[in-house]
Amino acid sequence: MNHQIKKDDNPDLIEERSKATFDTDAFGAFIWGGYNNLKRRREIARYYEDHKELHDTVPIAFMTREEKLENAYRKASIFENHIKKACDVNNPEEVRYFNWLVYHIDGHPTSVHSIMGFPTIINQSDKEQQERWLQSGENREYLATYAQTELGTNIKKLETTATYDQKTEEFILNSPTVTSLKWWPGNMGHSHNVAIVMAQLWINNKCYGPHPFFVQIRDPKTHKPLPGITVGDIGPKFGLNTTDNGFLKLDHVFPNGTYVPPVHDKIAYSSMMLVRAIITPLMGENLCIGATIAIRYSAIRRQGEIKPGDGEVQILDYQTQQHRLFPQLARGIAFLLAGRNTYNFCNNVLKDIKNGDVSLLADLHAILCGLKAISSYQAELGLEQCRMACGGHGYSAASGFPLLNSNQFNGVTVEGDNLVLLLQVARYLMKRAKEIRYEIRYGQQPSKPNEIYDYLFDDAPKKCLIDQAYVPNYKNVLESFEYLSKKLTLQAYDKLEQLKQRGRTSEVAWNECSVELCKAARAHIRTFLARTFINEVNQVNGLPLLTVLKDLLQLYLFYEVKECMAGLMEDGYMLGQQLHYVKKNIYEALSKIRPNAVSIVDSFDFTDRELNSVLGRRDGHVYENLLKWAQASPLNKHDVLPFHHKYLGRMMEEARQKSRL
Ligand SMILES: CC/C=C\C/C=C\C/C=C\C/C=C\C=C\C(=O)SCCNC(=O)CCNC(=O)[C@H](O)C(C)(C)COP(=O)(O)OP(=O)(O)OC[C@H]1O[C@@H](n2cnc3c(N)ncnc32)[C@H](O)[C@@H]1OP(=O)(O)O
Ligand SMILES: Cc1cc2nc3c(=O)[nH]c(=O)nc-3n(C[C@H](O)[C@H](O)[C@H](O)COP(=O)(O)OP(=O)(O)OC[C@H]3O[C@@H](n4cnc5c(N)ncnc54)[C@H](O)[C@@H]3O)c2cc1C
Repeated sequence: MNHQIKKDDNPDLIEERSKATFDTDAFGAFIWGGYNNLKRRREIARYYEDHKELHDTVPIAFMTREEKLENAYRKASIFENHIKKACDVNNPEEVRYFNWLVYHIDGHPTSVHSIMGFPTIINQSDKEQQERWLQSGENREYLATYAQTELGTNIKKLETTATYDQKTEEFILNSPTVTSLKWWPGNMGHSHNVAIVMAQLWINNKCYGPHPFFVQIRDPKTHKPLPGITVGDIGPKFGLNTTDNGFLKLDHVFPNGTYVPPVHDKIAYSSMMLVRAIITPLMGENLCIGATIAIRYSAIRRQGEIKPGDGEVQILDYQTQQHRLFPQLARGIAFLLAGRNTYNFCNNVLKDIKNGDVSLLADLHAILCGLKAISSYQAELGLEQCRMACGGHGYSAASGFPLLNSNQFNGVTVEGDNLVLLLQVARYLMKRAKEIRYEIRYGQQPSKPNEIYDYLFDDAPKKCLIDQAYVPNYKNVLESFEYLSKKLTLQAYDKLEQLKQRGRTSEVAWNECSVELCKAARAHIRTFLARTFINEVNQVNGLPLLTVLKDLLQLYLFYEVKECMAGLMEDGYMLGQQLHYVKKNIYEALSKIRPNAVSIVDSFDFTDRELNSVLGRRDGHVYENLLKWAQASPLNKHDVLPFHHKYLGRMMEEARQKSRL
């Protein structure tokens, strides 16, 4: 049953919704982690709808950059009054959802304090520092950005220095070169007044590597930059234009403090892990938003005929449209599920770290790097497919895609460039490969079992078992991913070792293998995503929901097999006939999903505010609202633009006069 049917909606959508074979609320509860979460989302969305002061005054596509910032500043100033009424402030998901409704996708002036600056203070300060900065940070008496990236960046080689002065017992922070300027930190340009500055710590002429420093950059009262600080906005960007990403030059600035060594030398990196953990489910959500817009629009848009004379069909009936859109839906769900799992894993590990236990840090780091890289890349490609699926209207800001996709672009870069992060996964895999080769040669056990990479140690001979069974066997597909991942991992490892034996240094050999290392990393993450999706679906009770989820899982798994078929076929593991079964499974899944497609996207329960799209409106009344949207454009305030006669009008008039001569 689809709970979103309303009698005044677009008739095509009513028809689609009436065909649902499952309960959309049950699907929504699966996606958002239970019925209670779904109910809370609705209550929070209702709160947002009822409080007009939290809304944008005009669509942000019609605002200048200054107007965007002022609009977001205005909302930030009243946000605290509302959040306590709308949410359980101790529930991060509720807080995140309310933030998302209020500020939407283009950033806002308190974001980096919330996701990076303040969490760094929570997780990386000692008791004395916490007493001083925790409550005030929570109250937003100050706002802290996270200033790590420099014009030239590689964390180990950061150029900003923090030199301990024994006499005054102070640290002196300095930007010694032009490339040491901090560049990019969010909200640093104008909004925040404190920066967590990552700088190389020097004590007694010895460098202790990058460490975070709490630096007041603007006067708490006047908000003017403090002496020695040069700070500003880096200018307009592809997206996130409501965020003032900034530059910062420090000229012998003296924050006070003491040096307490961390329990692990990478603890200083933990703030990045937290954001990487947030990014994966966010990528899932973005992709599901794009798919919702494109699928709803494809259900109301009629173009062309399939059976001549039968009238124009809904474009969603074209197999090509389904093949373009439904995999995005399936991938979006896979990222949401894997993202939720690893977010919980991340919080548990961060708690362990606080108690001095860093045993799972490397495992967590690798999986977060890989998921962030794969989800942001595939979401970017997928959203572009969704945009293209909407034809010309997809190119209009009214579709929501220009804002959604241009903000998505940052996903592949922020919190570490994707390729750099994939190489971190590969580094982890190479350690496992070394254990495998070592174990086989010397009969030793691997360091510690772990369900994320246990399959790498499974030595049983492998045969591809993908067949044409009517009910697809997901385990067989998962085994194919495991086979490929292990093969690519060992191939990369063996090549690395051969190059080293031929005299290459480790670093040069690494570079010469890096394309193959990234392939191994991708294969490992594909395996993780597939396993998580299968495990989650296996826990579902209730046949109608289970059936539709299995249709999506079938599409997900076989689509991913098709994506990596070259690797599976090159050594004869998968045969041509099996590839035929893979494609058959994909086409079957597309046609099983088709009648439920609108109800599946309805189940996400995205509000029109979240979709921010005339094409994706829940009621399907697209065309009349496209006209209203266009008429609201600032250009249409005047029948004749105020500067018309000064330029074009004069030009035409002069041309007319000339031709009369
Ligand atoms: C629509 C919106 C879409 C998406 C975005 C959503 C939200 C965000 C919106 C806006 C953005 C907001 C904020 C953005 C903030 C930032 O970008 S902050 C800056 C982030 N910068 C980076 O991420 C830099 C990436 N680089 C690195 O992390 C490191 O340089 C490195 C690549 C990991 C390498 O580390 P290092 O330089 O130290 O090199 P090595 O000495 O070789 O160390 C490697 C060993 O260290 C271990 N390691 C590395 N990191 C960690 C970690 N975090 N935890 C634990 N261990 C770690 C690694 O495993 C190696 O271990 P070893 O093999 O045992 O030696
Ligand atoms: C919207 C946005 C918000 C941001 N917010 C913040 C913030 O709040 N705080 C902050 O500190 N930073 C922030 N950043 C900076 C961001 O973290 C960096 O841009 C990111 O980590 C990539 O670093 P880079 O720009 O120096 O790219 P580079 O490291 O110069 O990478 C450029 C290219 O070189 C390749 N490359 C680099 N190193 C290697 C390697 N070792 N092996 C193989 N290839 C390599 C990369 O794959 C990439 O293709 C933000 C960036 C953006 C776009």
